[in-house]
Amino acid sequence: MKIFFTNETKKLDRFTIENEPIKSIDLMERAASSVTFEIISRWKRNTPVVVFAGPGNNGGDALAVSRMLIEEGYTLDIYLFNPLQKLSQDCLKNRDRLQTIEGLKFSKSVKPSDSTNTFPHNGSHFTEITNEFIPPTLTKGTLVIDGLFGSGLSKPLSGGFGSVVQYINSSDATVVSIDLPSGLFGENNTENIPRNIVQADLTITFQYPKLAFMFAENEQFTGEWKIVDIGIHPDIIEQTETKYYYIEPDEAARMIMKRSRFVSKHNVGHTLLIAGSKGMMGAAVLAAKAALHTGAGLVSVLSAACGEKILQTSVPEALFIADEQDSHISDIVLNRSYSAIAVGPGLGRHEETARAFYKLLGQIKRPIVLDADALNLLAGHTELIENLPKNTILTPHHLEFDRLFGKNDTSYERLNKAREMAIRYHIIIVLKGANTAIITPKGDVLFNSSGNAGMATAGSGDTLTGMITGLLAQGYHPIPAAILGVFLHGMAGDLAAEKDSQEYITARDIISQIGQAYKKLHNYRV
Ligand SMILES: NC(=O)C1=CN([C@@H]2O[C@H](COP(=O)(O)OP(=O)(O)OC[C@H]3O[C@@H](n4cnc5c(N)ncnc54)[C@H](OP(=O)(O)O)[C@@H]3O)[C@@H](O)[C@H]2O)[C@@H](O)CC1
Ligand SMILES: Nc1ncnc2c1ncn2[C@@H]1O[C@H](COP(=O)(O)OP(=O)(O)O)[C@@H](O)[C@H]1O
Ligand SMILES: [K+]
Repeated sequence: MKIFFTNETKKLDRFTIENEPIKSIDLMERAASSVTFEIISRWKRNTPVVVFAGPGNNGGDALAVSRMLIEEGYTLDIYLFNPLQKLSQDCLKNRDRLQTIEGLKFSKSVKPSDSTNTFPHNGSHFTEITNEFIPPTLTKGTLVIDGLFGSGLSKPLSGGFGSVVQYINSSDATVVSIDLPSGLFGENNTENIPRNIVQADLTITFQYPKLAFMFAENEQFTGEWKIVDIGIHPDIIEQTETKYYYIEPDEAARMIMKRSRFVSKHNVGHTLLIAGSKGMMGAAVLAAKAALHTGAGLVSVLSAACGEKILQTSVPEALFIADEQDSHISDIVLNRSYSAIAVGPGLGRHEETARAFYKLLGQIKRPIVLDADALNLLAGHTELIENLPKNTILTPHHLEFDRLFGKNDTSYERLNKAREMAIRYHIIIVLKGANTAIITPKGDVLFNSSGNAGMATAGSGDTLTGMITGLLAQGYHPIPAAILGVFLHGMAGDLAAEKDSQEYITARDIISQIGQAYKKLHNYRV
């Protein structure tokens, strides 16, 4: 699924209006009915609803939703903010449509005598604010619908609008934002004013997720977010270029390569994992198991001698190459050719290991996977990045990324840096976290849609490294190997969390669900 910038919204909108064709007001009606449907399915009809509508089309949506909810039997207190006495055409139309509702009480501005503005018990109420605003009481049971601003936000909120947002945020009400939490820019919020951004519990967003939703620091604003399809024309989606994508299950499913009936373990790849050291052998065990369960034909683990028994007992399917040293890797000799190589899980940073690793980098001709301590060692010699084979996959989490490429203050900044580095060095960067971003050497960014917070558990990253390497070994090109590996890993984590719970799961539970994850993806193809 493509992620567009919010400044493209008008273009997508216009094309749909002209080519479907559909009247602009009807497109708004369609968007509003999707929002209404979502609200009805979650909140009972006796929930008191307070609506904050702005002067643009986001406000128009909110007014259309208001009308639909009143027709469904909800009681609403609606505030339309119109300080400049200028409403968008469709907002105006929806204000007029609201006026046709029988029994809805209208007032132009809050009367000063109304200073204890409590919820209307006898039917719904609409107030258009042109100057003075006396806020309604928002209690724990109140549902606030935030339709102040959406994709048309042109500067950070301030003044009166800032105060309204702060008032909403300081209440105990549950907040649903339409399209975007008001005050949040769809992309870059580096210069924004956080206290003037609505903190929603749920954001119902139109057509595609916004880039800002992918960043950890914006979770406080978006809350849970849900995409609703409002029927933007498929041709304009196809024609409009973007660098940002959100990976959906059917797209991941299409990447799975069919196995020939005549396949042998030698042509589904021999994986070499250079991993493990004294005290961290589990990382090698997890990566080896993950590679095998992802479909690698053969897996060898080159590791510190102390790991031999551990590995051979816990993963009898894997071969073991013991280093001369008991506690760490001191030399890496490739005495045969491997289909895919990964370095890093549990590697440690012993001086001799570092030396062996740097030497290996000088010999490697094909893309490899670098994770964990391999990345930390690379951070000590960043000049070596230049010579990494094209399409080499780096799998850093945020801290490892910053160690390698310098500190970043925001996720937005880090993502831009990652794009710059992936392009400059022709590498693939898998920036791990919730919504892991896979960044290609062309600078395309693919955000993962699977996975859950239960996966923030020791060894979960080692598992991912094993999976991506296992795919590479089977002949997947590095880009689909990274995408499919990340998606499958997240889906296995989701299945594990569904079976038990996010708190319970460990890396082993993720591995145990790889099979079910494959099965689920295979089902998307039929
Ligand atoms: N195709 C789609 O996806 C569809 C989108 N739809 C909906 O339309 C929404 C976008 O509507 P929109 O373009 O009218 O913009 P919106 O966010 O309502 O705000 C614009 C108004 O706010 C003002 N303003 C801006 N910043 C401000 C500030 N800091 N402080 C004060 N004022 C500020 C701005 O003034 P201006 O900057 O022009 O001076 C203008 O008056 C979108 O999010 C979705 O909900 C659906 O209906 C159907 C299909
Ligand atoms: N909150 C989260 N939501 C989804 N996935 C997560 C979350 N936190 C971590 N993960 C995933 O779990 C893995 C953790 O990797 P990493 O930090 O390297 O762990 P380790 O080094 O312990 O193996 C990554 O694939 C990451 O995307
Ligand atoms: K909004």
